[in-house]
Amino acid sequence: MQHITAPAIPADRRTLVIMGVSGSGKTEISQGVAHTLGWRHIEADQFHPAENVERMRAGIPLSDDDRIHWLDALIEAMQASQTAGESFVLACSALKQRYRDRLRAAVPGLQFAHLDIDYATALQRVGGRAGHFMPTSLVDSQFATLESPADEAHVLVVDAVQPREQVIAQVCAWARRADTTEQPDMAEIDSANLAEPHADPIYAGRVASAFDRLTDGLMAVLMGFMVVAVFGNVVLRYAFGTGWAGAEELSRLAFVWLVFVGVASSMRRGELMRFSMLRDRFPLAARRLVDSASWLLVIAASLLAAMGAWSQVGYGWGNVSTVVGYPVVLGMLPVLGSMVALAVLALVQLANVWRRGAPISTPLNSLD
Ligand SMILES: Nc1ncnc2c1ncn2[C@@H]1O[C@H](COP(=O)(O)OP(=O)(O)OP(=O)(O)O)[C@@H](O)[C@H]1O
Ligand SMILES: O=C(O)[C@H](O)[C@@H](O)[C@H](O)[C@H](O)CO
Repeated sequence: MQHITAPAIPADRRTLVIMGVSGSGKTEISQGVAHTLGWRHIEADQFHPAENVERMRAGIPLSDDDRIHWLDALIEAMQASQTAGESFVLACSALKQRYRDRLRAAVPGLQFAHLDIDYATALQRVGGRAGHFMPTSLVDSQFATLESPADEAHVLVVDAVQPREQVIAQVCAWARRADTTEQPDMAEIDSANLAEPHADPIYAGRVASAFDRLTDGLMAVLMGFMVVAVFGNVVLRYAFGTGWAGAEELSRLAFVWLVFVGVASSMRRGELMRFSMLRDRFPLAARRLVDSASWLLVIAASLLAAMGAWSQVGYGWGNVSTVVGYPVVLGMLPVLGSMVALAVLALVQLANVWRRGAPISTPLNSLD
């Protein structure tokens, strides 16, 4: 696939509000977008005065008066972020046009991505969420208050019933669009990107593609072998009263390879699990320090595991497995290889942490 470097997003288009009714996914989607674009995340719910939260908890919809101070507090937060030279994504209901206009007046060029959702889905999502102050009884009023922003300037309307990763990819593609009037052609968004929830690939380009092809191919072969070996052995045993003694030993070996090749592959794609709830609330400089410390720890842990694997290689050298007789060292090599790959990838990511502060045009944002 052709390697295209995404152009830098112009400075006047690096402010975005993710809006919509309760349950449309503002919090989650905005976090994913902020993470992907490397922008600050601001959560409007954290700016509601206690009385507003108590009202909503009690099932009383907010009035315009209730929302005015909240909107002004959001304006302050957005302007503070801009003064600090940050780009930001704000998760905010912004249900009425006049609320949006108030925000726009304070932050010229402010963009809005409306997470469009139907009533039944919103109700189901709000009802299915534990420990949140927003009761399902308020979903009606959210829809009654909502004024669609579809005809306003710098607005994207996105179908928020789609899977999260798709919604995030569409919002990011729109944020990165070349022309402010242009709506992205959703069909053109790389399906490989859509398959990666909150994915933030560690590096991209030709080496990455070769690495992906190698690891994907290896995993497919290993998986195929395991299926044939295990399933074939079961059939042989139960249908013909015979079996292949080596099947269990070899499929166990294939499993070890599969796990460690999979870890390296997921790490490259940025798909490994991470907890960023606290980290996302820090200012940019603190986030960089936390990220750097995390990646240094990952490097240290990977090298430690690689050293362990290396001593196992020494131990297994010259030994063979009991049934098939393959060199035992074959079981240690994927661990060693995978841990070295993890350490290298973490080192690249450590460098990325400091490169990401630059305009969003680094190779990390390229579309493969
Ligand atoms: N695209 C999606 N597909 C499935 N579930 C989703 C999707 N987006 C969000 N959710 C889930 O729906 C619930 C509501 O999401 P979230 O809290 O992000 O919405 P919200 O718009 O911020 O709501 P509120 O305004 O009430 O805080 C959560 O449980 C979340 O995991
Ligand atoms: O404008 C509003 O009515 C509020 O902002 C609500 O949308 C809630 O804050 C949110 O839904 C709860 O998380």
